[in-house]
Amino acid sequence: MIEFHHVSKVYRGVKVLDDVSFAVEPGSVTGFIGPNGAGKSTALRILTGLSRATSGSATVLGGPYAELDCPASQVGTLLDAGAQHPGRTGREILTLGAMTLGLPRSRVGEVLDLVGLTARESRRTFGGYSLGMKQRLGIGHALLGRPRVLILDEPANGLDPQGIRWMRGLLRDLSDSGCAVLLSSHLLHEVEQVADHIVMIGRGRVLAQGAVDELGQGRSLEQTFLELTASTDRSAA
Ligand SMILES: Nc1ncnc2c1ncn2[C@@H]1O[C@H](COP(=O)(O)OP(=O)(O)OP(=O)(O)O)[C@@H](O)[C@H]1O
Repeated sequence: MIEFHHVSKVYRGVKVLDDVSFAVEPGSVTGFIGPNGAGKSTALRILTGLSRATSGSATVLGGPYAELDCPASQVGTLLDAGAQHPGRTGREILTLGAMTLGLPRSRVGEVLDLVGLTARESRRTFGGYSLGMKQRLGIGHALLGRPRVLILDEPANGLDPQGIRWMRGLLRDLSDSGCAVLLSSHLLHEVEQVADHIVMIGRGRVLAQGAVDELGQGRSLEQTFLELTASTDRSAA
């Protein structure tokens, strides 16, 4: 459903993605992890057509994201939870999204329930939302069109422990219903709890990938991560 095929990206002579290849299958959650500056957001921006690969290709549902018909009803994205107008209420933001997709207004109430925002919170303006509320709204926005593919960049940032548990359950339910989820995160423990597969990158290169229970061969994901990324640590540069 998602495929990176030998993707490289060069910014001003610096290679920030180097021959990245991996796939995300339906009915699975893939955790995309790596240190700060490893290239996770760049990869997700290329996947969603916001940036261009220097070479290679990233496709979703068999083609480039930019060529999908009605993309939001096929692929839900949350790349920056803060990217909404601060003067709009949460409900207005979802209503605009629903109208754009030609969905009934009743979908807004369903999504608010799904992401645990109360009616009162939905009437508050986005500028006054906490980071956790912004993340919930952003996840709701991504889910409006009941997409088969979900691409989330650091969705757990700012969520409290209840929020993290809620998100874990939500992502599991979505993957159980056949959705393909690609999730970038720094929260290794959370990724370990929710992901079936892991793709680990460091300095733009895939360092390891595989099933979460096979990757570390008995070690925790954190131990494996620290070991594999030690040589790509920016402080070692
Ligand atoms: N528009 C840009 N112009 C130049 N360099 C960029 C640009 N965007 C990202 N980079 C560089 O690309 C590298 C990868 O950045 P990216 O944001 O993809 O990493 P990340 O893994 O998402 O990091 P973090 O976990 O800190 O969010 C970094 O060295 C960053 O400085």
